[in-house]
Amino acid sequence: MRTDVGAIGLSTILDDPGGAVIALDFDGTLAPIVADPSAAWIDPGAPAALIRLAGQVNRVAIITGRPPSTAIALGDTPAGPDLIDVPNLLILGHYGLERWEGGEVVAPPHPAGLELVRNELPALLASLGPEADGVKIEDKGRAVAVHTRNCADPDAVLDELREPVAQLAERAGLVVEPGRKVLELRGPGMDKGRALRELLTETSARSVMFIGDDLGDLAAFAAVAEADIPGVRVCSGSAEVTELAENADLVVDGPPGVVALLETLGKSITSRDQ
Ligand SMILES: O=P(O)(O)OC[C@H]1O[C@H](O[C@H]2O[C@H](CO)[C@@H](O)[C@H](O)[C@H]2O)[C@H](O)[C@@H](O)[C@@H]1O
Repeated sequence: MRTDVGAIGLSTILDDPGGAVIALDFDGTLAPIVADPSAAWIDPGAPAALIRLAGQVNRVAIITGRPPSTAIALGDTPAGPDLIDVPNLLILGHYGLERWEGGEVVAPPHPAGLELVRNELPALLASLGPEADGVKIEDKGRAVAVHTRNCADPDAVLDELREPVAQLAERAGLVVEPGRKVLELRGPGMDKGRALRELLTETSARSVMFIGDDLGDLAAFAAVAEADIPGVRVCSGSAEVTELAENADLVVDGPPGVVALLETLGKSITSRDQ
């Protein structure tokens, strides 16, 4: 553990697991980053580790930019158990706008401005010329993501897109969520920080651990730091995003490191019970 506050957070979780909320991002945290967003399957060891923790802590939650249904679909593993098998699982999808619990989804209407984005985005991308070859539009229903990972120079194309995408988002009444080789146009008024704060209040949490890897997770890190309960900010480390590691109490080595941490946490809680 890199920080004293993180050490206090972890010991509080171990001493009083029934008061702990364990919240996690999906892509880059529970699932490895891959070229095709529709093939970002969960680490096969993650569901079993989460199942154990779900029986020990107050609440296990996934807070993700994905629609909850996509997280559930990508949460299938070759030999099971799967993400959907985690008891009492809560998924706050679309950065907290869609709440999934036991298969039921509660969400506001889709933002009207998305139609403008769907109409204008193809021409905007075409205007970039051949350097934009490989750009992929991911339509998530209530948000649209523009991915550059498969371009010859993903960072250059992302930089080229920032201003026109920001202008399009503004005209559509949307906000831009930047991430790993992606710019997402989505509805305003929610982020992972607000989603996590509301979850901590709802659960009367006495401690919290949040694990993430991308820029959108910084808001949740801030929520942990500002909460009046002990907390641990864990970064699923990568060479692509350094901002999160700079603000983390603990850095682990990508999704396999996250799964190892979850397993160790579950075993430690069990051994204290005996
Ligand atoms: O909040 P998250 O669960 O981290 O979701 C954020 C975005 O993740 C996905 O994109 C990222 O993962 C892809 C698959 O590994 C990768 O190809 C892409 O480059 C990454 O940005 C997802 O496709 C987005 O919709 C999410 O918003």
